Amino acid sequence: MEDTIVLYPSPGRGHLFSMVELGKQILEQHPSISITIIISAMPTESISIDDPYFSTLCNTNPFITLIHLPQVSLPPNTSFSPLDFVASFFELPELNNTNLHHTLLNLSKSSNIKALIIDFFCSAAFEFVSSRHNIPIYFFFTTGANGLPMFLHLPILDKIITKSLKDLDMIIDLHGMPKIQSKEVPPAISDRSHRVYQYFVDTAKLMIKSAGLVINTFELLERRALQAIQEGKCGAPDEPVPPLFCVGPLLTTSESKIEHECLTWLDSQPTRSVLFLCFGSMGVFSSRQLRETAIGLEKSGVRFLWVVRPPLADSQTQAGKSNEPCLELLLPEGFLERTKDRGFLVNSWAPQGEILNHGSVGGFVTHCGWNSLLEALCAGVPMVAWPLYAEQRMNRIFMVEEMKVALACREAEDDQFVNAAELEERVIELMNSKKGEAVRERVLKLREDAVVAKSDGGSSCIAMARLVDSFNNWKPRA
Ligand SMILES: O=c1ccn([C@@H]2O[C@H](COP(=O)(O)OP(=O)(O)O[C@H]3O[C@H](CO)[C@@H](O)[C@H](O)[C@H]3O)[C@@H](O)[C@H]2O)c(=O)[nH]1
Repeated sequence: MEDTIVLYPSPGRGHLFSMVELGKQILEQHPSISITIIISAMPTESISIDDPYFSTLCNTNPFITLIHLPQVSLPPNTSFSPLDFVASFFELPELNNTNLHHTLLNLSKSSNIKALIIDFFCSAAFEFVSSRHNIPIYFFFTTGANGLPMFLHLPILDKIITKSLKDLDMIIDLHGMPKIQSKEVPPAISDRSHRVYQYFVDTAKLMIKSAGLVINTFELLERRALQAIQEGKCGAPDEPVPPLFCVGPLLTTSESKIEHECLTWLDSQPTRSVLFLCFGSMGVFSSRQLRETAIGLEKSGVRFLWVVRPPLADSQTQAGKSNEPCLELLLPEGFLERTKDRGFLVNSWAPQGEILNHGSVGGFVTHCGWNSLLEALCAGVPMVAWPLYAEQRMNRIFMVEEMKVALACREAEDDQFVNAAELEERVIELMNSKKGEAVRERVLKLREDAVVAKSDGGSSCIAMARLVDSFNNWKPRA
């Protein structure tokens, strides 16, 4: 029977892509095994099952097999808040546990399952699978290690603080992390009254029991946090953290053969002159924020390539007609005409990896998603950090204060609105100042470190070999 490693990613693009990349790299290290990826669908998924991404993946990687779990549905909910949305990422895997169990049973008839690697959103699978299958289960942490001390500390914080972090004006000072104000903590762990909070606390407890934590990072990028965790300074003192495997950066490689028109436009722009703006797989602005962003960009005078998504209300009214946002209506009057010689707008989705690696791109305004950060670093592009949701405000602190690879864009306290003057100032600072140049130099240094980490004998390469060895050396329970 052939050996296989089973990956169980969360279906959002920001989680799925890096786990698929993990699978590809395990195969490189260990070509005699196969990779099985369990794909589940979200009701509001960001990537559909028939997306060409999946067929291309299988066509170009014959040792990767995809198994699609049946669609499961959550009970209809009258209100669906952003926190309910995050909670659904934990709840759907829970509903899929029986399907997952049967899938693993079937698979084990033809393959020897060496390990299961689950996204932290799929933590419901941990106890269900470990009580029924004798295989090691690893957690895949899709974001940086810098946030891990906070995550590991969560069960302790849960015991000693009875109020929600969002209602406390306190500084969180943990080993391995810069000091963080409670308001910078991800919303999903700030509100104890919402069920999603408990999912995170429970997941943190389960991660400790796992065979290891696979992290999409490299040692030199987040040395302080990794050292503190490895020295046992994070989490409960009597519960050692399992082995860490920092195998990153795991970057999504484009399989597309068609050149996007924005790349042709970039070909005609001067070296490092263009600012790229893109806000991840889910970032959507209000109409007001879209207009304000346009004003800031216009005033800054820089060249720009901007991925624009229609605000939610607009995309709903357009459903069934066209996916094209009506830019003339959304943006300030005359903006498109006035900036046509130095600006290019892309509707909803652009080939980010290729754009960042284009020589004409000199800066990146990012929502601080972890994959975007790694992609920019590896392309040597300095950033303006404009977080929107999830752990992104915490990432901004790491990017600006620890790594020094970004300038912070400041938003209004109450509604997170970023005004045009702030954007204009940060953009000019990034593209045309000594401060921006210092950030670029730091990014270039980390890019070199990333290359070294991934090359033969580098820290990520060694971590990948350790991970593969650990699959082979795992001892089943008696
Ligand atoms: O127009 C686009 C938009 C995005 N991407 C790609 O999509 C991915 C986006 O990933 P990421 O930057 O991590 O953002 P999110 O999609 O928002 O990712 C979620 O998952 C990340 C990893 O856990 C978290 O850091 C984020 O906060 C969370 O929102 C990257 O590979 C981008 O290159 C494109 O190719 N084109």
